[in-house]
Amino acid sequence: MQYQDLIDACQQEWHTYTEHDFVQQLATGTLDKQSFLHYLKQDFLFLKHYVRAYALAIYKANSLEDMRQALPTVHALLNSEIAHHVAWCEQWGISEQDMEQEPEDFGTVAYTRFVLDAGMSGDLVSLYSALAPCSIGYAAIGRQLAHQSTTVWEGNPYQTWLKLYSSDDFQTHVAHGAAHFNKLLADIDLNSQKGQQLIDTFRTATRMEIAFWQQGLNQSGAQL
Ligand SMILES: Cc1ncc(CO)c(N)n1
Repeated sequence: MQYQDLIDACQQEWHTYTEHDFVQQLATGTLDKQSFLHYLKQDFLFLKHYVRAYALAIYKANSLEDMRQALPTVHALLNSEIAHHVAWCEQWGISEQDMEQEPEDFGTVAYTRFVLDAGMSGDLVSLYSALAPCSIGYAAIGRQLAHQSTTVWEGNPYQTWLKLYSSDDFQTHVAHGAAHFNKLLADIDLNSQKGQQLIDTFRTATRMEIAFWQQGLNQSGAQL
């Protein structure tokens, strides 16, 4: 099987995730600022656990090749993606230390611990099945927003977010990881018990992504 089989197996959830209102409002710049801020603070906390999950991928790897695959992602998360979130929040007077102290919302706890458990109780390919909706999904969203005519760049307060996820750097990085994931999946039959387990993990993570957007959107109208 290939990662596209996982997407095909949960088309409906994938569509709801990648076309979510949160994403569309972000692209037009109409998203409530409090929604975005809540999302970004929670995503900062999410990404900390996400780094832990990629570190776990090194631990779970059997070959040097698999170990080397995970390392650049650990680096990119710490120095590029998390750095973006910190820089964006700084314009609002929120420091990295403030972000570290932010309480984790329920959706953040659920999603991050689900991913870590998939890795701890399972093997490397199970872990990557829980991680794949994050990387492959955001790359798909970034690409889509960069090409759709309704996306507003000029004066959009979320322009740096749009640039980050549509950037060649992010796109190439994810494509590289996805090709490696495909290699791990190649020996697994879609209809085997393992194949069905991976679909289950991928679907749950995709549902968690939908809940993560919704968690941000639910803050609309809250006081700054
Ligand atoms: C919730 C979530 N999923 C995926 C990504 C992409 O890394 C992110 N930053 N946050």
